[in-house]
Amino acid sequence: MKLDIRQFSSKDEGFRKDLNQLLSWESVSDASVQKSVEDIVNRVRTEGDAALVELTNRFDRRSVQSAAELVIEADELAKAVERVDSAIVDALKQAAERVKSYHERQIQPSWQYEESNGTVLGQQITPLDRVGVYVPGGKAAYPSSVLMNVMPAKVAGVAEIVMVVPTPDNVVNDIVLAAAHVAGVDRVITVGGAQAVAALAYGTETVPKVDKIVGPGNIYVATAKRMVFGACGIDMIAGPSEILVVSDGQSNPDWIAMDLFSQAEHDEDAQSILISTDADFITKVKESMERQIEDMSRKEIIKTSLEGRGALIHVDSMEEAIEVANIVAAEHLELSIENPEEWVSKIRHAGAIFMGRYTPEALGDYCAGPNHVLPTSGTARFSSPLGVYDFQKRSSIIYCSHEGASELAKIASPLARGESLEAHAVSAEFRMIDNA
Ligand SMILES: NC(=O)c1ccc[n+]([C@@H]2O[C@H](COP(=O)([O-])OP(=O)(O)OC[C@H]3O[C@@H](n4cnc5c(N)ncnc54)[C@H](O)[C@@H]3O)[C@@H](O)[C@H]2O)c1
Ligand SMILES: N[C@H](CO)Cc1c[nH]c[nH+]1
Ligand SMILES: [Zn+2]
Repeated sequence: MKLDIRQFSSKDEGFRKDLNQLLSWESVSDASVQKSVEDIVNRVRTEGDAALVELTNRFDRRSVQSAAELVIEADELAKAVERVDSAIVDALKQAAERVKSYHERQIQPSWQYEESNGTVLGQQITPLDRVGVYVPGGKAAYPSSVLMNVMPAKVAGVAEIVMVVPTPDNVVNDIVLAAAHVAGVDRVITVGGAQAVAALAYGTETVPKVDKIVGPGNIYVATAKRMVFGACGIDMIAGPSEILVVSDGQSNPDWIAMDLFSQAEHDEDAQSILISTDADFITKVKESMERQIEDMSRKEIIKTSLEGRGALIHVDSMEEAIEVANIVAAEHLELSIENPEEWVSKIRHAGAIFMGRYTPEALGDYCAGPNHVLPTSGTARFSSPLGVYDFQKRSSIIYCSHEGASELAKIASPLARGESLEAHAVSAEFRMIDNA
């Protein structure tokens, strides 16, 4: 199958402009999506379960009579494990263990220090009380996303985890439920889209209000998450998947072609880019893609994605490749090169960096250990992978000895008076040793 993928060379006139245009794609949060999400969120907020049931029946083509039918309790999740192929259950358990072990290294302890006058300052870390995990389920089921969202919450010590997942046409995916059991979810509610986000943010008779909603989803989910932020926390707005492969031309072209496919197959809007210092290698990868796509079950999605947002870029040097990679700030960056450790410190913006020829992004999606919920659309410039820190919050701790209070009041008092806030000044001055 011929693939009409954009090809650039850094020598081309207007290369930077073309590159910026390639990256300037924005999710279609158009007015109609915005309006319908607003209506859905408002309805769930005011009508509760009744709206949740009606919207779920409409958007997921179901026919439930009451919200109670949407709930799957923990004992039912355990039964799902028995219905799943034991090889898959084993793989889920191994993946969960690896993700847990990686995230345990992210735990941030509380800390404090004491000054010479006895004043103690510190930071106390507490887990969130109740979290809502959105697991996408409209077009495909994602058991791996259950693990990636739930394991860091468990490691952080979140007391209650409510998972939502749509079950279109009433089809429940047992692997998703088994993953929820393996990860330790307390309760699953089979709702999706903006109505699920609104139910978690505001609470209904059946869905408990949560402190934070995490997890990826389509444009309706992302728009709803933006809208409810403030009523509860959110992790990030994760858009369509992206992969950027930097190659020195020495890898197997078939492997690189498949790595590019691996993200293209997620979504028509996914982005796959190859940058190489070797023009002949780029040609070989393109030929391999045209050959291998014939055998792909999701070939139509792959083709649309590659022809819409894919690109093959020839650069003059590794320095230039790294410079372009930093502009792209991809969700996933593969350094398919001989000495990745020599270049990795020059990468300033990427959600996850996959080092060397034997580290395909797909291993990170399932089981390497790091999280697969990552910043997309260039947001790796300022945000990080989902992690334990997303499920913890910090409180400052301040204990003043009498002597310490006296010393601090000498600083605070003039500053308070400078702000014309007399009560602040006097409150501090009361604690001064001379005034006691
Ligand atoms: N970044 C990650 O880690 C990651 C992981 C897995 C999936 N994903 C992405 O998540 C997305 C999942 O999308 P999806 O659609 O398959 O599932 P989804 O669960 O996000 O959305 C399905 C829901 O969308 C709502 N919806 C659909 N059409 C609607 C309409 N016209 N009006 C109002 N609501 C409507 C319905 O309520 C439905 O339940 C994909 O883009 C996929 O690539 C990302
Ligand atoms: N690559 C996706 C995140 O960008 C996650 C995923 C789930 N399953 C397979 N892949
Ligand atoms: Zn993936």
